[in-house]
Amino acid sequence: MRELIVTGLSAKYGLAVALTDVSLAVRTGETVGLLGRNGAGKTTLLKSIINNPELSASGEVTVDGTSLRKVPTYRVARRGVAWVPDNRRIFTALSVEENLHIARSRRAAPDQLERVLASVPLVEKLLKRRGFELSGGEQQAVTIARALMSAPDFLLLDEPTEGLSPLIVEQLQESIARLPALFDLGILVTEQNFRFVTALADRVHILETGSAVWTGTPDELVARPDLINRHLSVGEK
Ligand SMILES: Nc1ncnc2c1ncn2[C@@H]1O[C@H](COP(=O)(O)OP(=O)(O)OP(=O)(O)O)[C@@H](O)[C@H]1O
Repeated sequence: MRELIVTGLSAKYGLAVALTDVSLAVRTGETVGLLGRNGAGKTTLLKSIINNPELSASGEVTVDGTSLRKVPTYRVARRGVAWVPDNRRIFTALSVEENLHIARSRRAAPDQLERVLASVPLVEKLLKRRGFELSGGEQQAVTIARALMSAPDFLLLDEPTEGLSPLIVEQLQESIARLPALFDLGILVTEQNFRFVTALADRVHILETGSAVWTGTPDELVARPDLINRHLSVGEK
């Protein structure tokens, strides 16, 4: 088992504080959800973990006890932490196959592509299509498949359901649910979609204005409508 541990993480954009003293842990084989309203700091937390240069962060992030704090963003993937940003940045002029090929890392197994295609089934029939020809749901599936090509131990998924129809969200949920066991990886997923996160996660954290205000299991959260009302907007439930 490997462990990604975030301790006392705070972050600022210039002088604007966006995250204050957040701590959490993700182990391989499990999924941890981060819920919160728009602007709660979910994306900032993921960006801080990968040392995104847009912000200045303090606190500690370790993988199996080794700090990531001084690792440049482009090298974090080599430490086994893959970021899937919320805007699905695939290379639109390239085919899906090329997008996957580019992301392959030295960590990848010889049969990584076959394993990835087996785990995100939608992607196999898209291999020859170009990025700009894909729907939002197809792009999201390709973005996740691309991250898996680097054979990560941890996948940071930023609002994967954003802008997707309920049917596509359901398919995405089925694919993501299989990943921790198939690849022995840990997932940290941010969402506004309460149902999606409570269906997938082993533990949930709620962020509010940059601070973690509640942590518990999905069952505990479902039993607390007061928390849901206080910290999540109507559309998020
Ligand atoms: N590049 C940036 N420069 C300055 N402030 C930023 C920047 N990105 C985010 N912020 C601010 O940081 C705070 C946290 O934003 P963040 O994007 O992390 O929230 P979020 O929970 O991911 O919200 P959303 O669901 O809208 O993506 C907000 O107040 C936001 O306005």
